[in-house]
Amino acid sequence: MTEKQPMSQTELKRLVARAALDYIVPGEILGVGTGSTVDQLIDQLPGIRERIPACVSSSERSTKRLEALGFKVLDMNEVESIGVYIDGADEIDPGFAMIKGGGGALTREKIVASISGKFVCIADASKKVDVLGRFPLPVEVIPMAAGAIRRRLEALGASVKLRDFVTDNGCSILDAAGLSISDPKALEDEINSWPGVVTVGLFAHRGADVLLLGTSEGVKTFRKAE
Ligand SMILES: O=C[C@H](O)[C@H](O)[C@H](O)COP(=O)(O)O
Repeated sequence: MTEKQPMSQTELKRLVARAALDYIVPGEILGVGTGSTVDQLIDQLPGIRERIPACVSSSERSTKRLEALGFKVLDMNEVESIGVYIDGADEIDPGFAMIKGGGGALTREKIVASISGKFVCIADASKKVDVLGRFPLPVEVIPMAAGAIRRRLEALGASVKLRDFVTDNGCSILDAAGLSISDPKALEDEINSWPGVVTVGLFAHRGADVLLLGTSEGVKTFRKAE
């Protein structure tokens, strides 16, 4: 008898992306996030093309992918609200707060999430944690403020690296490792209050509503308690 092979991370991502298709409301504008898990989602959207009149996207990368597949991507300024936003995460805690921005799209992701009725997070099982902070926390900053913000993050106990990357907004990213984030909302508020911070990649005030987690036993669905 041949033993069942464990699913690869890519297969888990494809699986949760497929499960997310059920959350797309026919005829509504779809919010599309960024990252390797969302790439799996985008690749499956042509199969339900007739349900999606248009999208808004959280990055140039996703916009290009969507347009290449023939989807209309609207300018965010033309859109007041959307029903569903589907995006990945770098970490998600039991309260559905997330660290995002490993792919550098945190600011636009937060903007799209802020106008969405439902945030559906798609992630493989490795992303579910008890306490946020194993993944370095991305902070998008105005380039001339990078030094000042680095020092403030270090004062919180983080070890900080400037990412070799320019965001879609022309800004820089600092990755702050070593923070154990017991109060994600308070840290989100604090870092966002520092001059020169564009966005911190903590999604605590606007966390996920539904988590679709890809595990070797299949997709597990978690809903945020009301
Ligand atoms: O900036 C990128 C986003 O926040 C992604 O959602 C996050 O990094 C997860 O990406 P992936 O699906 O590639 O693990």
